[in-house]
Amino acid sequence: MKVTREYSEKLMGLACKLLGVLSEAMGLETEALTKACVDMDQKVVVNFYPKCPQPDLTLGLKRHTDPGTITLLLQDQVGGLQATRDGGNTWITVQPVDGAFVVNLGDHGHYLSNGRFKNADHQAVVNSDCSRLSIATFQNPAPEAIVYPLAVREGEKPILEQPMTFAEMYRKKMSKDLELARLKKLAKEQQLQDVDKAKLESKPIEQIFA
Ligand SMILES: O=C(O)CCC(=O)C(=O)O
Ligand SMILES: [Fe+2]
Repeated sequence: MKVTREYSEKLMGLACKLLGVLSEAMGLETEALTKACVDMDQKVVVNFYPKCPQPDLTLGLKRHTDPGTITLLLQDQVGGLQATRDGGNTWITVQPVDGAFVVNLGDHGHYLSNGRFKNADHQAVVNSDCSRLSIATFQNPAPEAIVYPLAVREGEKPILEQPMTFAEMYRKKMSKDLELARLKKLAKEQQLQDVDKAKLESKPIEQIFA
């Protein structure tokens, strides 16, 4: 309990420093991102990925972007975190570095920068030899914080049509994910039906009614 409290306090401090650096990198005042979060919320999640005899058939965590401002990820030496590059075309493995955090930009950070800073598109794979552990610390804005680009440069268009609260942004993301999962399931079922149909069609009629 004490360790968790100390860890989360230390990471809150680190996140605030990083948000300052990130604000400056975005050409904004140092406090810009922390102010945009209104009240910084934090979730510490421990991910455990048991070893898997057939790692090619599954994923530890499916492809996603984190919804919040930034995520600080501590991974052990096993490795399994992958992120895309080339606009989502190639997967690269984020090699573990002992004692280092991976810092991912989330959707909130992406929107505040008007899309100039990309939200990390990532997934976690499993492996057949070792189990793996990672600790993700999500730094999120307050639910009522307004999500909208903090600056829109000349010649750019705002990435969002209108401002919304983080709670609304989160809800939209979740319902989009659910809809995608539903469509995927439907497509799979359709594919299976098509395979069954093709099998049936390739059989002689007397076998079908045998
Ligand atoms: O375990 C990892 O490397 C990734 C974890 C992650 O992406 C998450 O918890 O959102
Ligand atoms: Fe993630």
